[in-house]
Amino acid sequence: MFSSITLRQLKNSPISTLKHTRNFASTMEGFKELNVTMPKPFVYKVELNRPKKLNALNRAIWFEIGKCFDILATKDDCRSIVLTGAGKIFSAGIDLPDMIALGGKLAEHEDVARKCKILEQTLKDYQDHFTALERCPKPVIAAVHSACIGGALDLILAADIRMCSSDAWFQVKEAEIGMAADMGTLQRLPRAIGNQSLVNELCLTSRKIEPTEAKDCGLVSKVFDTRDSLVAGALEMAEQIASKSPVAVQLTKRTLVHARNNSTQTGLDFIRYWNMAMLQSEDFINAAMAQATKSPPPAFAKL
Ligand SMILES: CC/C=C\C=C\CC(=O)SCCNC(=O)CCNC(=O)[C@H](O)C(C)(C)COP(=O)(O)OP(=O)(O)OC[C@H]1O[C@@H](n2cnc3c(N)ncnc32)[C@H](O)[C@@H]1OP(=O)(O)O
Repeated sequence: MFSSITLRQLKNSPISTLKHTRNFASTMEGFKELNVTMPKPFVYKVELNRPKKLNALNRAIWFEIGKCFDILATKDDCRSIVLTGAGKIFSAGIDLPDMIALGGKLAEHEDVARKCKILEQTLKDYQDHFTALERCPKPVIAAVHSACIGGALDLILAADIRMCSSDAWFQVKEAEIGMAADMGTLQRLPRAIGNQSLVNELCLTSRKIEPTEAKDCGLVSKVFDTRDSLVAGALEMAEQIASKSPVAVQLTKRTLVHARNNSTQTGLDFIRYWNMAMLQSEDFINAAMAQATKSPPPAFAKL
C-alpha cells in the first residue's frame, strides 16, 4: 500500500489508501523541483528532480529543499527521510546560469553596500534552506550516486547519515570556480571526517574523492555496488529507524546535533532536561517493558 506513492497514484487510489495518505497529499504537493514520496510506512523519500540539468541547484530547488524539510519536521507520519537524486548524477552543485543571473542583479546597483545587502540575504537564505536538514528532528539519510559536486556536498553534509554507490565521487569544487565554499562544507566536513589535514587538502585542491576514500575517511558510512542496491539499502535503514520510538529517535538526533556545537557538560545538561520529560513517555515504558518480558517490540503512536 505504501510502495512509492506519487501524486498521480494518489489520484487513482482507493479510499482505504487515501485514508492513510491524506496527510501526505495535503502537505507535500506543489513541489516542482523535488519528487516527494512515501515508499514505506513512516519513511519519506525526497528526490532532487532536475535530471536534464544534472540536478543543478537553482534558486527554486534550494527554496523547495528548505520548505520540504521544514514541513517533514512537523509531520507525524514521517519518522525518517532518504535524500536521492534523479537521473545520471546526484547533483552538479550550484546552478551556474543562476549564479550568473545573480551577478546581473548585483550589476543593477553601483554602491557596494547595496550589492552586499543582496548577497548577504541570498547567502543567508541559501544557508538556512540546507540547515533545514539538520533542523529537522527526523533523521536524514543521503544516498549519493555518481557525482556530488560543490553545493551538493554542502547539502549532504547537513544530513545525518551518508552512503553512496561504487560509481560515486565527491568534490569540494568551490576553489576551482574562484570562491570559498559558503554553504556548510568548511564547517561540517571537519566534524564529519575528523581529519583537518585531509579537509584542508580536499578544500584547497578541489581534487575528487572516490568511494573508497570517502568510506575510509568517514564521509560516507556505506558503499553499495549499484545505485539500485544503494537506494534499497538507504530505504531499509530508514525503515529500521522508523520502527523505533519516534520519541527516542527525534531526541537522539537533536542531542547529537546539539553535542557537535557544545561542550560535554552542556550536552549532558541538555539531555538531562529533555529526559526529565521524555523518560515519562509511554514509548519508554512500553519498549522497556517489552525488552524486560522478551515480548515483541511495541508499535509506537505518531509523533
Ligand atoms: C551562492 C553560492 C552558493 C553555493 C555555491 C556552490 C558552489 C558550487 O556548487 S561549485 C560547483 C559548480 N558545478 C560545477 O562546476 C559542475 C559543472 N558541470 C560539470 O562539470 C559537468 O556537467 C559534469 C557534472 C562533469 C557532467 O558532465 P556531462 O556528463 O558531460 O554533462 P553536461 O553535458 O556537461 O551537462 C548536461 C546538462 O546539465 C547542465 N549542467 C551541468 N552542470 C550544471 C550546473 N552546475 N548548472 C547548471 N546546469 C548544469 C549542462 O549545461 C547540460 O545542459 P544542456 O541544456 O544539455 O546544455
